[in-house]
Amino acid sequence: MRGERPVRLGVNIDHVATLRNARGGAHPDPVRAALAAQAAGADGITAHLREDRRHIRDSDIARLKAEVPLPLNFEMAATDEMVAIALRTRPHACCLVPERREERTTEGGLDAAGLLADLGRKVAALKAAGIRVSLFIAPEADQIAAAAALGADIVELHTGAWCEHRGAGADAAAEAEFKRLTDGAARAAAHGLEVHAGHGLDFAAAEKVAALPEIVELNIGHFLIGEAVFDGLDSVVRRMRACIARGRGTLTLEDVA
Ligand SMILES: CC(=O)[C@@H](O)[C@H](O)COP(=O)(O)O
Ligand SMILES: NCC(=O)COP(=O)(O)O
Repeated sequence: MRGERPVRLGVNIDHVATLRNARGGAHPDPVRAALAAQAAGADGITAHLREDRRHIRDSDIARLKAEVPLPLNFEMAATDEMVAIALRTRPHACCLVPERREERTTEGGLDAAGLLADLGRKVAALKAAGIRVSLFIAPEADQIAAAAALGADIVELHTGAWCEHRGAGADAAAEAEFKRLTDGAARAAAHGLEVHAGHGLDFAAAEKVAALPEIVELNIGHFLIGEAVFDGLDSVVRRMRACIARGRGTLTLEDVA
């Protein structure tokens, strides 16, 4: 549709680092992957420095900031350690995510409503340093209101539950979860928050969620890196951009070239 604003694609390169760390060496290099994603049209790079450093390491974050001319979305737990790293690094944005050492991947959204006092101090410190602050939350009214009250710039709506229902063929549950995402996106935009989404998205899911008019950015990693094993990172990033553009109605000849 004419006049629609394109949805940005943030490529999460965590699992390039997972593969690198499998042998304890330096290959494949997450920074090289970020540069390849940029060449394929990615609008930003997302990297999650976990407390246990299971994939992305401190040196990766420093090199991404220094060597990759794309906005860096630094995902982190809301701990004093990570805030200090963020203040030293000064990424384009910090996305505060919940983190439990024993989890396989991010399991839920940040409990912004339950952590207002602690988060308030940290959000203020990050914003004072000129860093945009995103909260990774479930599409729930109280969490969205808390994000706005905290002065966050962005909410990233957790699409994991919806993607799990889709993958399991649980159509009614998937439909109900997508309705939560649809309502959450509208509510967040009404609060003046920039609306992102991510977790578990594949080509079809990204196309569907990109059709929500409030969505400004999608952050996608695990599926893309998995597909890149078969078809190459350049090809899968270009295909994902085309899926997102088709969903938003902003497809151009460049997307299908
Ligand atoms: C917050 C989120 O959904 C992901 O961006 C996060 O990075 C998932 O953690 P892993 O990459 O460790 O699976
Ligand atoms: N915040 C979501 C993200 O960066 C990527 O999540 P996934 O695609 O690796 O599940």
